[in-house]
Amino acid sequence: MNAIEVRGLRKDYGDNTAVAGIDLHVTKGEIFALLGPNGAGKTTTVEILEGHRHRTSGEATVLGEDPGKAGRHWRSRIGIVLQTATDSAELTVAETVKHYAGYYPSPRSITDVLDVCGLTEKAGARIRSLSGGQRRRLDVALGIVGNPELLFLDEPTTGFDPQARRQFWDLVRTLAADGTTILLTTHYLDEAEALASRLAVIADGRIVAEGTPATLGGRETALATVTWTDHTGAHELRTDDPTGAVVALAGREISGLRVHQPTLEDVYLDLIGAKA
Ligand SMILES: Nc1ncnc2c1ncn2[C@@H]1O[C@H](COP(=O)(O)OP(=O)(O)OP(=O)(O)O)[C@@H](O)[C@H]1O
Repeated sequence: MNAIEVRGLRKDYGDNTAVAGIDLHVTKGEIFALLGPNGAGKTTTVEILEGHRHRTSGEATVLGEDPGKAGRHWRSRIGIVLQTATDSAELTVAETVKHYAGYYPSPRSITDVLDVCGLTEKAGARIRSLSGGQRRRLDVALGIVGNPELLFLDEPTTGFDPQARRQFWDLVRTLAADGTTILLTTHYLDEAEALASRLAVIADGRIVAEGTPATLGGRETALATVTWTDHTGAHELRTDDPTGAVVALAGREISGLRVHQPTLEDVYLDLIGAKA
């Protein structure tokens, strides 16, 4: 059963086509990442799926309903992590989470939400005293307090330090392990690789590749590059058998031997470069 199904989705703003007919599906319980350069159409797509924007044409089904027509009950089944969810700087963390819980028919317990978001120690702290990373955790807390089946995370770790990002990834994994389906948009390839079971790359409003982090864009069959230096100079070999190449070099006087398999970032840059 799919949490999200999209066919031929299109959004025009006057003469500008932001989303040019995309197909995708997100299976229940998976973490799906949407990648793409600035202006590719990610936010437009996600906002249509959240029911916040009307599509020009195509079909979209989110948790079994058309997001363009769905009502309050459907809305309570999805969670959206906004960039700046709250401006009540004088409220405490717990007060804010409690306030948002009041909007939902069957919210999670406040204690549980604070715990899973790593905010228990900050329960009594005023929002204005939080660090950027703690603020973002609060944004997530507000996105999940309604106990959503599907969570939208739009560039969740922008501005995080490396440690805060790792902690946030653990939080996302915990939510997914609890059965929450997650649609993540991100500019960070390592984030997509660490979290997503599947991902799609969108460029110029079209999906240019879709797959798992290991297979996207033919990554698993792409050639490796072996580089080394010997007395004649520097060498570079592109090969589908890097192990064989290294074995063949054994016993020779070389230095700086390196084997480079294409990273997700290499594949991604190729994909969007081809569209630029
Ligand atoms: N309200 C709007 N009116 C007109 N054009 C818009 C509107 N919103 C977005 N666009 C255009 O649609 C295209 C896609 O924008 P969108 O925000 O979906 O991209 P994105 O992939 O989310 O980019 P980013 O990574 O920068 O957030 C862009 O060309 C943008 O200028």
